[in-house]
Amino acid sequence: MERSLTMEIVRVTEAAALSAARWMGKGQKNEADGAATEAMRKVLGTIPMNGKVVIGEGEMDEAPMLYIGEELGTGSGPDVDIAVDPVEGTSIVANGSWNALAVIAIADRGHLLHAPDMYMKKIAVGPEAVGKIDINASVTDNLKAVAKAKNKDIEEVVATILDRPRHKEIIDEIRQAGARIKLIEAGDVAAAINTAFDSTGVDILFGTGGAPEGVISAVALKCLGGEMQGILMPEDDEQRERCKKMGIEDINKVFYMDDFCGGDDAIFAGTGVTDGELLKGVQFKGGKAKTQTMVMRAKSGTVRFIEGEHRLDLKPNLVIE
Ligand SMILES: O=P(O)(O)OC[C@H]1O[C@](O)(COP(=O)(O)O)[C@@H](O)[C@@H]1O
Repeated sequence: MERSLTMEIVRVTEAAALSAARWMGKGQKNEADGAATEAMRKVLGTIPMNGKVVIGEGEMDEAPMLYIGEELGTGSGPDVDIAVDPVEGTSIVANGSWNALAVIAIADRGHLLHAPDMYMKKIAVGPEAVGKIDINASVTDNLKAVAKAKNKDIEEVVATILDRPRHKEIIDEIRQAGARIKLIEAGDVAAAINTAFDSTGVDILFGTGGAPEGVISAVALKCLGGEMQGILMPEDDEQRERCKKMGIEDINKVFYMDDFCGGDDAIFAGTGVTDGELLKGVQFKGGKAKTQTMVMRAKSGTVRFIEGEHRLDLKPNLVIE
């Protein structure tokens, strides 16, 4: 992939975040998602690539924009797979709470897992604990392994997990083991990324969330030198059938980093919609807006934090060609 794509895609998540942030706290998650989707698609159309959406807003018959299989880009440039989530954490935006992001992940064509829209059990850590976790081991064993890898006492380890009744057992076991917990309302992509930064105070992600979000998280962690593992959690016969059609015979198959994203290259960008541990959300003032974006590339391992200041009168449609 061209190196220049790294900077190009910042415009994509910035536009989505700027659009979604208008809806912060308004209790209308679909409107936030719709505005971000439209903006993201518009800007994607200006990027020099032959992009194909593999993770997007849904199947063609249910999503008019950014549907799976949609081809995007100017048509001149590399053939790439695109995974997008214009608003990762729509309910977060609706509530005006923490860690909603606009995110995109890009890899060479054929290199991203076409994850079905169903739940996935996940475990994720930052670089220091790579190779030490095992999704099939107990929560306690994983906490011990992370503590050892990070030279911490288990009481100093912080696990993050979606606050859901389905996670009661995991939460009980984390507490039993003596580790601490950061429960999150939504947004496990931000939570997975946070495990790679000491400043966030989070060491490991546990729990079940969306499989598409799992792929996007894995690309981010690939760029950061972290690790994620996942197991699909189909909930009914129809979902089990979808797994079979994807060629997944063993429903307990563990997806490792190379399964989520093959090859040595991938790019990830995420712009804060609402405030989070790593990125501030969009701030509007006097016809201007400020954004914070993280953009990174697996091949070079470069991680950049980019502040944008946007003159909204000069880009009413959020697209500068
Ligand atoms: O809310 P559920 O059903 O537990 O699903 C969790 C998944 O939803 C998310 O919180 C995203 O929510 P949105 O669909 O509202 O953007 C993901 O981060 C997470 O993987």
